[in-house]
Amino acid sequence: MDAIALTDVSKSYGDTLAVDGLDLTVEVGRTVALLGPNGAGKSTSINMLLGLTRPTRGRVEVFGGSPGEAVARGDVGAMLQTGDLIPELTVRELVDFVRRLYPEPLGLDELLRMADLTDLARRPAGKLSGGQAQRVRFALAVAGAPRLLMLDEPTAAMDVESRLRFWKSMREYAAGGRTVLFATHYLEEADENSDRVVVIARGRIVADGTAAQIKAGSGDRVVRFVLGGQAVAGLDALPGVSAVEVADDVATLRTADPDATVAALYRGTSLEIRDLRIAGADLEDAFLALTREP
Ligand SMILES: Nc1ncnc2c1ncn2[C@@H]1O[C@H](COP(=O)(O)OP(=O)(O)OP(=O)(O)O)[C@@H](O)[C@H]1O
Repeated sequence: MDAIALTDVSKSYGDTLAVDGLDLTVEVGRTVALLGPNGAGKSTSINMLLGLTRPTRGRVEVFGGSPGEAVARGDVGAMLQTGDLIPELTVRELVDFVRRLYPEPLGLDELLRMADLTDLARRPAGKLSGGQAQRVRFALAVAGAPRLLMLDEPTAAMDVESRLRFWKSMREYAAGGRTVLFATHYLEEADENSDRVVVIARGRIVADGTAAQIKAGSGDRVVRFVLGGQAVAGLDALPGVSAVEVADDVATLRTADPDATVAALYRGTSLEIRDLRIAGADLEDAFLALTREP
C-alpha cells in the first residue's frame, strides 16, 4: 500500500487553479521533496493530504483511506508554515503535553534529543528564536511517532547551522521505514535530503525523479568560457542557446545543443575563446528551466 496517493487532484480557489490535475503516489518509507517556486501549489497539496482542505476534483488517499482517518489514527504528523506555541509553557512541558495526547508517543528525552532541544528544555516557548521554535514544532510533529511526516518549508526561519541540524534530525526520524514528504524551494535541501524530488510549477508536476535524474533530464548543457575582457553581444542568438549570463569575466551559455553552439561560437563569432568547458546543467539550471513561466 502506498503512503500517499493523489489521483487527478485539482483545487481551485475562485479563479485561481492552485493544483491542476496532480497524480502522485509515494511508497511507504520514502523521503520525497516537493520542490517548486512560490505559489506552485505545494502548501495546497499538503493541506489536502492532511484533510485541512478538500480537493475540487480527484481523489486523495493516505495509507489507503481518507486523510481524516489517517490523521485520527495518529498516523500523520505535520509541521506547517505557521502555528503558535503556548508561550508560558517550557519547551519540556509543551513537548510532554503534546506527546501525552498520543497512544504510543516517543519518549520525552528522545524527542528533546532528536529535535536538539535538550539544552533549551527549561526555556519558556515564548522566549525562543524563530529557528528554535521551528525545532519545537518538529518535536511536536513527531511526538506521536507518526508513520507519515509532512513538513511545509520547515527550515524557512533557520540559519545555515540550524538547517543542517534540522535535516540530520529529519533523516534520523525517516530512518527505519517512515515516510516523509517535505515542501521546499531550496534546491540543495531537496537534493541532499530526499530520495526523490517532485518538481511542481503552476499546480502541475513538471519533473519527478532523483535529483540526478532531474539534472540529466533537463537535457540542457552549460557552455562556459573565459572572456579575457572581450565585449560580448549576440551570444543569445547562437543555435541552441536559451540563456546567457556574463559574470566575473566568464560567459555561461545554457544550450540544448552544445555541439552546434560551440561550432557557431568558433565559426560565427570573432571572439577568442579561452578555457571552454561544457558541463551538465546543475539542479538549479534544471529547476529554472522546468519552472520557467511559458
Ligand atoms: N486559501 C486560499 N485562497 C485563495 N487562494 C489561495 C489560497 N491558498 C492558496 N491560494 C493560491 O493558490 C496558489 C498556490 O498556493 P500554495 O500556497 O499552495 O503554493 P506554494 O507552492 O505552497 O507556495 P509558497 O512556496 O509561496 O508557500 C497561489 O496562487 C495562492 O495564491
